[in-house]
Order: sequence, then C-alpha cells, then structure tokens
Amino acid sequence: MIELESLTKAYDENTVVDRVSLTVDSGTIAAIVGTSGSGKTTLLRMINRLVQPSSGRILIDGQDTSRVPPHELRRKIGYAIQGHGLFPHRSVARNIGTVPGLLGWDRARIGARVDELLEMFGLEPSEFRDRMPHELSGGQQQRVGVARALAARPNILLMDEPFGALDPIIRAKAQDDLLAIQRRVGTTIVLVTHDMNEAIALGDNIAVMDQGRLLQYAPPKEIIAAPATPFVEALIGAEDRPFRILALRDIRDLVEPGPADGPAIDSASSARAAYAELLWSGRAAAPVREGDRVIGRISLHVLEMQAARPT
Ligand SMILES: Nc1ncnc2c1ncn2[C@@H]1O[C@H](COP(=O)(O)OP(=O)(O)OP(=O)(O)O)[C@@H](O)[C@H]1O
Repeated sequence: MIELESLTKAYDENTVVDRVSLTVDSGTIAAIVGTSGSGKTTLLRMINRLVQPSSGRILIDGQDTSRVPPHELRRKIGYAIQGHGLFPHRSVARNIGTVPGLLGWDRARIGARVDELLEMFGLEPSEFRDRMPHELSGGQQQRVGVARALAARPNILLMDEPFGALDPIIRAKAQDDLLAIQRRVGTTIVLVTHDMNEAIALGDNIAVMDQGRLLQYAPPKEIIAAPATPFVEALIGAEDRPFRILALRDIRDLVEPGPADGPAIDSASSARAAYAELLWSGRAAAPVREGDRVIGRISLHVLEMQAARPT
C-alpha cells in the first residue's frame, strides 16, 4: 500500500504539487491524469525520491520512505518511462537484468528471469535476448522497458506515460498485456498518463490533477458519472460519457438467451465495441460466442440501458 500524506513540492515560489493526499491499495492501479504541467510527473517521482518532497510524507506498507536510503528505494520500486529509457549499448538481456544484477542475483537466476519476462511479453527469448535496443521496433523496446522495470519482482511499479510513443493498436495491446501481467502478479502500479481513455482502461482509481492540486480520486465509473469539478468533467468530455461507461465492461454478463442474425461477437468484447458493431451492421442484436460456442445474443436495447447514467 502506498499512502501520500499532504505531499508538496515547491520550486522557489512555485508550488507544483500542492498538498496531495491519496492511498493506493496493494495490487491496484492508480492512474494519474491531468493537463500538461499539472504536476503528475513530479508527484510520481517523489514516490521513488527522484524528486525530494518539500513537505508531506510517503508511506509504503506503513513505512515512512524518508527513512529509507533513495538507492534502496529505487531498487525496490520498478520505474518505466516514455521512450523506455533502455541502455543503448547493452543487450536486451543485460538491460532487463540490470536491477537483479545490482541486487547480487547469480547469473543463472538472472538468465532465467530474463527469459521468463521475455516470454511473458511475447518476445521469443532465443531471438531477442542478445539483440541491442536499436534492433527492436518501438513497441518491442517499450515492452523490454516494462520487463526491465519488473525484473526484480518489485511490489510497486511507477510508470510515466509508458505507452505514449506507441501507435493506437500496439498501445491497446501493450495496455492489455500490462493488465494481464498485473492481475497475475499483483503489482501495485501508479501510472501517469494524459490520455483519459488509458486511465479508464487501466485505473482501478483515477487521480485527476490540475495546477498541482488533486481534484478527484475515485474509480473510473465515479469519475465519469459524478465529476467533482467542471475541469474533471471537461477532461472526460461530457459527450463521450455513455461510451466511456460502455468501454468499462465486457458483454459476457449482458448476454440474453435467444437467436440473432449475422456474425457473432466474442463475449470478451467491450460493451462499447459490441454497440459499435451493432450500429455499423444495422442489427438490433447479434449472436455472442464464447470460443466456438454461441451462448446467446446481445441487443442494442440492453447496451443502451447500460450507457445511461449509473444510479
Ligand atoms: N526541476 C524543476 N525546477 C523547476 N520547476 C520544475 C522542475 N520540474 C518541474 N517543474 C515545473 O513543475 C510543473 C509540473 O511539472 P510536471 O513535469 O510534474 O508536470 P506534468 O503534469 O507531468 O506535465 P507533462 O504532462 O507536460 O509531463 C511544471 O510547471 C514544471 O515546469
């Protein structure tokens, strides 16, 4: 668990993070969103003390981090940034093995961990282990960057616009991979993004920042349904609210019995994707499949009920 207590950072007269308090429960993802210059990166970097707080406290599992030497803190906390930050003259394996090496793991253990992570991220170890960063695509570099941050099995992972440089398709895949790995391993993640869609897709809770202040900290559904201020509402985009709500859930538990015509939709599809498909194909309902089996149908009517303001 990470607890920020009235965390503040000022540069001379300029307060860039202003008395921010929030708690990130173990095994959850907090997404920090806000406009440029709102203090997101500064807030994140105070957690691993790349930036020294001016006042306030950070507790990790109840321990005040100001009592832990910064280098020790940084080995315990994974950190992944936009543009991946890989060491250009080190192979993929050496990049990923950096922190385990600093922690004194033996070579065999590091090698096994590198291969395990490469596999987890869909990069065949025999093919990618010895490549240099410039021999990878942008998306592959990004995955290696996140793999490196996870190498020493940190309980906490800080991510600063980790997928910012990726195209939309690779980005969606990277988000899915991260979520799957996070759910499996149970890492606590604090992620900075300026993309509300990304925050909604990944965050168990979303922290909205403006001019150094925390305006709202709540689950995506609550942020969408009850934005705390006009700024939060503007950031969400009021006209997109129904679609954002639909994007939050898959259709599996919205399936009704009965037949429908046309190609089937996968039960793991988001309600938003199913709604788009029905509108696009001009159907009032479509069959839903799980694997090869049709399990029922999804209707426009049911989806429209879901898109309404939560009560
Ligand atoms: N070392 C520094 N010295 C002085 N001012 C700084 C320093 N680092 C950041 N700032 C200022 O603090 C403010 C917040 O910066 P920060 O990088 O935290 O914002 P951000 O929300 O992450 O922005 P972006 O989305 O553009 O990355 C900015 O106005 C920035 O100019």
